[in-house]
Amino acid sequence: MAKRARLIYNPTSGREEMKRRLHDILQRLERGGLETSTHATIGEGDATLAAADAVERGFDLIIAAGGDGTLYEVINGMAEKAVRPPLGLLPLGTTNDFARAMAIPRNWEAACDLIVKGYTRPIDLGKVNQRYFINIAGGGSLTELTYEVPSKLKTVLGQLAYYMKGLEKLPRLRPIELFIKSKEHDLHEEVMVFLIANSNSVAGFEKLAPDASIDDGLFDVFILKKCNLVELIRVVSAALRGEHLNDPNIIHFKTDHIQVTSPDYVQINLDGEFGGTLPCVFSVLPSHLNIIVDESGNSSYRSKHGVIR
Ligand SMILES: Nc1ncnc2c1ncn2[C@@H]1O[C@H](COP(=O)(O)OP(=O)(O)OP(=O)(O)O)[C@@H](O)[C@H]1O
Repeated sequence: MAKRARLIYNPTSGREEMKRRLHDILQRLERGGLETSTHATIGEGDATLAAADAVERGFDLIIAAGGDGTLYEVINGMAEKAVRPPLGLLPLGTTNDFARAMAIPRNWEAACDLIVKGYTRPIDLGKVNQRYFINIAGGGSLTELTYEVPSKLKTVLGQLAYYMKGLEKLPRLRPIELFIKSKEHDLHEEVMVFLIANSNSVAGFEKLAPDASIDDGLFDVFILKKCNLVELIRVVSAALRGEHLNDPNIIHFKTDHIQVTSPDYVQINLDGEFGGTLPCVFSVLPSHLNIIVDESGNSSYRSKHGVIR
């Protein structure tokens, strides 16, 4: 019997590829034995409602088509359900950090074929207060730019829009005062930015958390201590090369539970979206979701099995 899939797509994602491709995508999935119905999101939060609805209606799998923002909303609709169907990804957004971390192809035909094959892998999710994230959580002025870049600009400029906004903001970055508590550490620091990574691929910083694994039951926590502009630029460029872990301005550790509070007003960024404000408790939900991946193609599998990337 054909499987029933629910395709939840953001028609405004990336360069609006879904609008042109929908017919071809449905045909390819259908040929592969997936009877697919669709939900086009109409605005913020809609993908969360659509995903929760798809779980309740008993679809065999859910497909999230769009960028990291759409994926974030979809997992938030699924995470609290008792039974969660596998999740396939069509990475058609401006930023697809998570799909890249899982080696899911950006090419729509290859991504559809992978979904049809249906090889799944359990992954951890991050829980923060009553929300969930799949890739990364963070706070500090640097992270705020991800939701300051207007959607129209992103459609035209893609990833470049973030870098432009980042440069514009650099001279205005201010440290925040944080209290960080975990089993491993009890810290009181002035910090520029803190990041809690679930996967190893973050906004162009593919070497940020080189040994972070999506199914190790742990977060990789990075704290960039208060520093001046020159040091900040040095650390950021070291992070781009994966050479930041021994930097004296960086605190790095692994944990499955961390509490962060601050006397300041600090916004939290979850997978690139606004995720509320501090105080927050972050915890790992181990192997909480099954993601459809290439049998031999995800990065962790490759590194574990010694295949050259
Ligand atoms: N019909 C719509 N019109 C405008 N915005 C929408 C619509 N549907 C969903 N959205 C919002 O668009 C945001 C960005 O979506 P998505 O991540 O898929 O695209 P993107 O191009 O990669 O952008 P980003 O880089 O911000 O993630 C989501 O947070 C979602 O709330």
